[in-house]
Amino acid sequence: MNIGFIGTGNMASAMIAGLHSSHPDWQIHGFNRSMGKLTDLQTRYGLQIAQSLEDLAARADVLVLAVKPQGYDAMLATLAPPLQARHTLVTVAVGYTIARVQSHIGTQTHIVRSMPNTPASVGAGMSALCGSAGLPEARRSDVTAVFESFGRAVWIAEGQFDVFSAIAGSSPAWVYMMIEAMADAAVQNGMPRAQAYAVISQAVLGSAQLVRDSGQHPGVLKDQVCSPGGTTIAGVAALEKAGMRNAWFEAVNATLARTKALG
Ligand SMILES: NC(=O)C1=CN([C@@H]2O[C@H](COP(=O)(O)OP(=O)(O)OC[C@H]3O[C@@H](n4cnc5c(N)ncnc54)[C@H](O)[C@@H]3O)[C@@H](O)[C@H]2O)C=CC1
Ligand SMILES: O=C(O)[C@@H]1CCC=N1
Repeated sequence: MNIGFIGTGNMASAMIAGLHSSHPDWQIHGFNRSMGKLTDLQTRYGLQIAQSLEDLAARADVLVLAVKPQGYDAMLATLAPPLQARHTLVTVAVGYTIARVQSHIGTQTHIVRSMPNTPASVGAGMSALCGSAGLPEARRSDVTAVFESFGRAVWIAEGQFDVFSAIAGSSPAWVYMMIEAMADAAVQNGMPRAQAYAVISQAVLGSAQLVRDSGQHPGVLKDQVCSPGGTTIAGVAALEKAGMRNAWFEAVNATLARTKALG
C-alpha cells in the first residue's frame, strides 16, 4: 500500500502513528506546509517526505487530504492537474461534501469521504467512510484496510457524516475534559494527579468496553452500579442537578451548528 498524506498535523499524525504500528511495511509519504512536523514523523515512523503536492501525487495511490476544511478549496485547485486514474482521494474534513470536492476536480476521480478520530494513534480509532458514486470494490477494500489498521471503521450514508463527526470526531475532546475535571476533584480530595489519571482512564475505558461488548442498555449498566441509598446515586443526583444530560445535547448541537457554518 502506498499512502500519501497532504497535511501532517494532529489528525494525520495520529493516523500515521496507528498505520505504522500495525503495518510497518506500508509506504507512507507526507507533504506539509511546514517542515518541522514532517521531520518529526520521519524520525518516529519512517515517513517519506515529499517536496510538493505534485511529488506526493507521483509517489502514492491513496491520497489522504488532512488539511483544515478552510484550506480545501485552494489545496484541491493545486492537486487537480496531477491527479490520475490510479488515485483514490480520501478526504478528512468536517462538513466538506463529496459533491464539493467534485466541483473542484470533476467526477472522474474516485473519492472516499472519511471522519477518523485521534485515538487512531493507539490503534483505537473510530472512523466513518463513504464513497463517491461507482467506487470500485477494490478501492473500497483498500481504504477499509487503511482505516481498520488503526481502529474500527464503518461505511455510512453521507447524510450521517455531520452527526458522526460530533459523536466520534469531536467527542474525544469532551471525554478528555471529563477525565481532567474528575481528576481535579480527586486531587482536591488528596489523590496525586498522575494516579488519578491512571485510575480514571482505566475506569472510562472499562465502562466503554462494557457498553460496546455486552450490548446492554447504558441505563441498565448504570443501575447496576447504584445501590439503593448508596454513594453512586448521590453522585448521579448531583450530575442531574448540574444539567449533565442537557450539556451533551448542547455540545452536539453546537458542534452541528458550527459544521453548518463552516460548510
Ligand atoms: N484533530 C482532530 O481530532 C480531527 C480532525 N479532523 C479533520 O482533519 C483535518 C485536519 O485537522 P488537524 O489535523 O486537526 O489540523 P492541523 O492544523 O493540526 O493540521 C493541518 C496541517 O496541514 C498543513 N497544511 C495546510 N494547508 C496545506 C497545504 N495546502 N499543503 C500542505 N499542507 C498544508 C498545515 O501546515 C498543518 O500542519 C481537518 O479537516 C479536520 O476537520 C477530523 C477528525 C478529527
Ligand atoms: O474540531 C474540528 O473541527 C475537528 C473536526 C472533528 C474533530 N476535530
